[in-house]
Amino acid sequence: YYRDRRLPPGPKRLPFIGNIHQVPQVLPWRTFHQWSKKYGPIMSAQFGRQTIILIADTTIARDLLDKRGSLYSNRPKLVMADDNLVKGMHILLRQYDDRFRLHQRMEAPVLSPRASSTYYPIQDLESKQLLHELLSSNDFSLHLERYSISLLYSLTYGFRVKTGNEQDVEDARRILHNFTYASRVGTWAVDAIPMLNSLPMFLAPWKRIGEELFQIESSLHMRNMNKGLKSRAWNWSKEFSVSKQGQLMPPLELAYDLGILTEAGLETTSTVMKIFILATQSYPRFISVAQREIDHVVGTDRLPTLSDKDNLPYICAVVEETLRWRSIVPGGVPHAARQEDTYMGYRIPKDATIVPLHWSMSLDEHQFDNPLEFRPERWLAGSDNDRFTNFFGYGRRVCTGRHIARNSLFVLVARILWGFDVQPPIGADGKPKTVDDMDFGSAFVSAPAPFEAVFELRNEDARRIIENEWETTEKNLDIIMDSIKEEQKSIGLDLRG
Ligand code: HEM
Repeated sequence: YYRDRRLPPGPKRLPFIGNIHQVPQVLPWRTFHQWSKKYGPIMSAQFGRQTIILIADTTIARDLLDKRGSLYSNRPKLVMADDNLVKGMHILLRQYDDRFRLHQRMEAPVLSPRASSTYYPIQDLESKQLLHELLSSNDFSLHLERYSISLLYSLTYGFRVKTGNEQDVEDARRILHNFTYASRVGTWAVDAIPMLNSLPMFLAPWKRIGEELFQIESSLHMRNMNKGLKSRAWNWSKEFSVSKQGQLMPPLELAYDLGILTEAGLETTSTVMKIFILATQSYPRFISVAQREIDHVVGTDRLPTLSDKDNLPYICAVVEETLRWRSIVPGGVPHAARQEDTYMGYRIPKDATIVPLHWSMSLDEHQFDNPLEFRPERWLAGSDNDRFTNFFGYGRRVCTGRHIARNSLFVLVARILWGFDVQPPIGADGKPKTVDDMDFGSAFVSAPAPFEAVFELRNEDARRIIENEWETTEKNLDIIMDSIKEEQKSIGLDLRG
């Protein structure tokens, strides 16, 4: 079995399957990390016919995926997920072609840093609800998921998700699960042998599975978009449907674009926040440092807001450290090479899959002293360009929701620490329970295994302010969305809807 010696080094491969048998289904990024100790920061492997280039070093990832971004802006072909489940309509799986750029141009105006800052009134409302919920319930997972989905549903469709137990949340979870299921490497014969997908349905049972899942997802996205179009106030469904680009798309393609934006924002933001709560359990020392800063800058008689950001460097460092400490996509989001390339003397073939190993880069001992420790202070020592900071990906495929996401993370972290001490629960033996901070799932977005935490109010003033803020805040989304539209106009953004 021929191995191209110009490829980066990597483990020995078997005929036909290559290295597939060496990659576990459970936490595969930890195996890749072990490989990098042996083969170095750029490696190659073979999955069937697919050449995989694995990158465990920040500078190499930036050199290829950022600096040579145009060469590395495609995605690997996942036949089951792309052709059968989403029928080419998932932006994350699209190749970097004219159609992708059409979608990018349609989304860019509503996702720019300036537009993202105008969405703060929704983040303000939803985070006030979250604080209010934490007064009487420690079910932080539910409250964080509700926050994330309600923010995106408000922006995209003009309606809120008020309890987190609605059918919409269940549907969104199911769709994410289906996508992860269909994208699993090594599960579908058709991903290894794409030709199989031309078999008729009765000989290709996986196509029926794909078709069923497609029906569920497409009807949800269409239903939601139609609600958005009928909503009284401004929202992204309206904005996209009258845009020049949106007019060139059939309704289902438009509905998928909107639906994927909501999906992309749901699991990501809530998982990062669960990791933050996990850090409060494993490394509680940082809590009092953060609270001292908040008390000094904000005081105890009002909630922190987005405009406090520049004066709360420690809180910003807590956000960075949360993103680093446990990446939500530890196995990276793969890109693909659009052309053959040469780097450090190695050949990178056209169509090779390029995987930036976030797990290895975030936990690199050369970059981060004692990397398994949660220590926000490491981000205060001034800017160090060699450190891993690409939490939102690379080049032309960088996360388009990152400005909205960063604002959410800041407001949520600042407000939770302003109001609460996050404590471990007390076990049957009367001692605080400990949590295993390495116990994570193996899905594409890797979340911590369920754990408990207790949200103890810091003082009675905080209760009074949280209750008062929640009672008096504007909750009518139509009014909020119209005010966002006005704000966008006043800062000179070009609105169409
Ligand atoms: C803290 C939360 C989030 C994190 C850590 C995160 C991270 C990422 C990463 C690592 C990628 C892959 C980039 C690459 O391939 O190089 C990505 C892609 C993407 N993200 Fe996010 N994301 C977050 C929140 C959001 C939100 C709130 C939205 C929507 C408003 C969003 C929309 C997207 C989309 C549409 C893509 C696909 C881009 C493409 O393929 O060109 N993300 N995100």
